[in-house]
Amino acid sequence: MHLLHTSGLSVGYRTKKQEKILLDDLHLHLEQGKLTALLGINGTGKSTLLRTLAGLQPSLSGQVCLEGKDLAKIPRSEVAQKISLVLTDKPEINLMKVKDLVSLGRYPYLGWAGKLTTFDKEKIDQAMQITQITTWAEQKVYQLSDGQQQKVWIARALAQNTPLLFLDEPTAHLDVINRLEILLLLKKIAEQQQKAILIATHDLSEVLQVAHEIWLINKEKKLISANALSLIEDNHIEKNFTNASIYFDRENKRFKLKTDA
Ligand SMILES: Nc1ncnc2c1ncn2[C@@H]1O[C@H](COP(=O)(O)OP(=O)(O)OP(=O)(O)O)[C@@H](O)[C@H]1O
Repeated sequence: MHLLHTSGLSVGYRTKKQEKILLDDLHLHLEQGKLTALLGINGTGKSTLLRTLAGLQPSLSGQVCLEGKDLAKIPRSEVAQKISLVLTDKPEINLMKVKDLVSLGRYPYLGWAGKLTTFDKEKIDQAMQITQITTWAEQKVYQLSDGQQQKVWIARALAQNTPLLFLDEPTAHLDVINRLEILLLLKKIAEQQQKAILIATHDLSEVLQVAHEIWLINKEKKLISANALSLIEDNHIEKNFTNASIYFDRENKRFKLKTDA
């Protein structure tokens, strides 16, 4: 059984007057131990799909199933023990200490007294060790760089100890070294902790090298699910991400400028 799967899922927005379908007839699944990257140009519906898969917004039609059960029927408190999220809109927590922010990941498990147990503390320490942020534990979040802050958010999600982890643009605003570092960290976590990790991203070159599986939203607004090699061999990268002045260098999995030479 897949940790999460969709059948005939349509995502988008419904107002009283109209329905705006962004992606439809989605039959997707997420597996343990795999890092999946969701790619597509701006406005194609990546964040909307991520939010729908996490149950933060309703589907237009079709179903999301979490461990075989209809996600829409699972109480939020239970979903929080299965799916952790790192979204682009982050709450204002800059004055918090790093360790306190990571501790928020244990919120779905706190009893009526709201106290962290020994087990909670172990999970927090483990999450900080895996992401290598232990030395910043007592620092305020605002004192860290963007790349360091992103690791703190990943640690918070890890402390939540869920089988599924969704991240919206986890590498936005990071330089290439930090982008690869975060992607490799997520891949390692997926493999070593047997989690299913889904990221929405614009880092095409990087995820072609790192992700196990890619969900690519093409120009016809269809989602293609495949590994990097098949996407490249079947010309999906050229067809959807190149233009008159840019070509895709298959061998190095990189985009390059066409020169007149
Ligand atoms: N609350 C909303 N109500 C109606 N339409 C919305 C709403 N939120 C987003 N949209 C529209 O849905 C489309 C997809 O938005 P979404 O943020 O999912 O795209 P995206 O692929 O994540 O984009 P980006 O790469 O720029 O982050 C956009 O056209 C956007 O304007």
